Amino acid sequence: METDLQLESTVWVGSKIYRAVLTGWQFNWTELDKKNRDKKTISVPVAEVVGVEEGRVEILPQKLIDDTDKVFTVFYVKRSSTGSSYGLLWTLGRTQFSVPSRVLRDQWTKHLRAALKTHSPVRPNRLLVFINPYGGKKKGRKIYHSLVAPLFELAGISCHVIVTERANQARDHLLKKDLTGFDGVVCVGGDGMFSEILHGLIGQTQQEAGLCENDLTVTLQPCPRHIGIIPAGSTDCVCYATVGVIDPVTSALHIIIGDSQPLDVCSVHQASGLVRYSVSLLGYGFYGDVLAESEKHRWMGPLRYDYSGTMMYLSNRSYAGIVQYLPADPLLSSPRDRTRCLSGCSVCSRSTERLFPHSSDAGSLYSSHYNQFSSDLEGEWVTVEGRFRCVSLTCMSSSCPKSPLGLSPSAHLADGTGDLILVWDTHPLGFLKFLYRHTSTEDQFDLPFVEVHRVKAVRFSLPPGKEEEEYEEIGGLSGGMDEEERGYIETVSRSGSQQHLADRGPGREMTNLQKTGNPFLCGLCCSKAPAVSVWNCDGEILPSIEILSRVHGQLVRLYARGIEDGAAVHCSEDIERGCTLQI
Ligand SMILES: Nc1ncnc2c1ncn2[C@@H]1O[C@H](COP(=O)(O)OP(=O)(O)OP(=O)(O)O)[C@@H](O)[C@H]1O
Ligand SMILES: CCCCCCCCCCCCC/C=C/[C@@H](O)[C@H](CO)NC(=O)CCCCC
Ligand SMILES: [Ca+2]
Repeated sequence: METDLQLESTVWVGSKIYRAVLTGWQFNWTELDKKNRDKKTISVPVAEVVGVEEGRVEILPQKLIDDTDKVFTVFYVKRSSTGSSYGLLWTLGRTQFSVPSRVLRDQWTKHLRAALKTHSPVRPNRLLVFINPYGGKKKGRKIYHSLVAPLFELAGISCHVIVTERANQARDHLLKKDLTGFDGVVCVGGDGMFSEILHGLIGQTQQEAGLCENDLTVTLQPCPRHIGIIPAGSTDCVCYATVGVIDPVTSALHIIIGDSQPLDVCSVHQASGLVRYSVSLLGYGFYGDVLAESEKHRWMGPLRYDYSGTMMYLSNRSYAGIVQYLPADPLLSSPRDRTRCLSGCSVCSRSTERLFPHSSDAGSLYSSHYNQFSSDLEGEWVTVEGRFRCVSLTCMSSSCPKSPLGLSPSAHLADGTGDLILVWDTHPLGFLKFLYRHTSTEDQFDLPFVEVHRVKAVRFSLPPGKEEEEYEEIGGLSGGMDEEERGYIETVSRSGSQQHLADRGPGREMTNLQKTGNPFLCGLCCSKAPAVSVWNCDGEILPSIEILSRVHGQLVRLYARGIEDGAAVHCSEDIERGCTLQI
């Protein structure tokens, strides 16, 4: 049977006989028993077909073609569980179909390809790919060429690949070069590489729209091009929080089928204008200190964060600050509601209608005439002042392998809000408990010294007088220092404020740390600690401490679909159970 996008015939898979049916949206094949009775059906949505090839073809681990003229091979998305409760691993499913004639084989390949064009029109045709050869374990190039490029080739996507030679090359390229003809931009690297693409694309879009990024009150234009992330970094938080797994093949398949996940972005401003954008973590105090410390140990690779986290925990710091925030509408959602933002999230879908009321979707906004000046900054600001272990703002859950539920497990990827987490100064064991809960399912906000607020904007400033202070008395544990050491400590400059006090100074031959060989003692021997921390903005240290940050709902879109709930989606293991399945 044949119509424009429909086809049905008998096929063989191995030695078994099947009835294959293409119905436009769906391609399925049902095993027939000897009496031609239906047994089990395997069903693949056309939107998840990756490619169709004549002959017996293999793609991964390497390409092999045997152009048998009565065989065609269909490649599609196949899901499997990761073993953890959320996030599904996608692999390349492959089935070789034999048919009685070459004519029928050609009909199948023609119809399947036509169905792909008609029912999966959002797929990218041309991509700009940036590879950071030094990200994470320095495997970016290998990951791309061995795992990703063959899949893009199979899917008929043409790629312009740039292996970066310096930091910020990708960002500068996007800001300066004409991107006409590219449907999306892919980065092979970690969160730092993603951040480059984010800055390049947001900047380029505002330039084209004639909007000033430095103006905090301006409604920024959403970026028309999608961003794809092939994870090859140290933390890969954005990938993990939007796909649910860190796996280059899974991410490549999301790109190929043209998945779309909008993402909120925070702009961070200081008095003179825009400083940076952030999606995963804008953190002052502990997370700022960990990042600053880790930069000194880049040679350790991904382990640098564990080392620096331990060091900074042991230095037991807290910082004075004034935090002001603009609460989001509490009727819409709450950071303590114990829900999770999963694929197809209804809170995010409703937000799309709220954020873009005059369009049926965010994608049709690019030439629109919505209000240039946002009302998002209107409302009652709340002010709190005190000493904090850390102040963090995140637009998404920021889950990552270290923290599978993330900094704020109920945060939403695309609801136009961020979660502000305030951890007040507390005793070391209390703070350890808070940190430890990030690694489990226990609620890290259910602690007396922790607050979380769903917000639209946040301002941070130092209490009067603190701007000038470099160090402050922390009292108590400093007994062992002589006058000479104190005098020296008081003269060190703020520029290196992340170093241990007793560990600094020109001409000092041996620091306390080196003398004792014990980093813990060094943390305890100081009578003074830095009065200010730094901001960690998605893994970059900000040049300013007093900042104002605002959430821009759904400013960019990723080739992703949010985290698929493993419990709700059939996995390929289920095939054995013999029912109708979506693979
Ligand atoms: N060719 C290059 N040489 C040096 N630095 C580069 C180069 N290309 C990109 N970078 C910079 O390297 C930084 C880190 O890269 P990336 O994010 O890929 O890896 P990572 O830091 O290991 O991972 P993560 O950000 O997930 O912790 C980025 O901020 C990027 O600007
Ligand atoms: C006792 C066990 C303690 C375990 C504590 C685990 C807490 C984990 C929270 C992780 C939050 C990650 C947020 C994402 C940050 C990224 O934008 C950024 C760039 O990659 N990474 C870092 O700054 C790296 C910062 C790393 C901070 C630890
Ligand atoms: Ca959000």
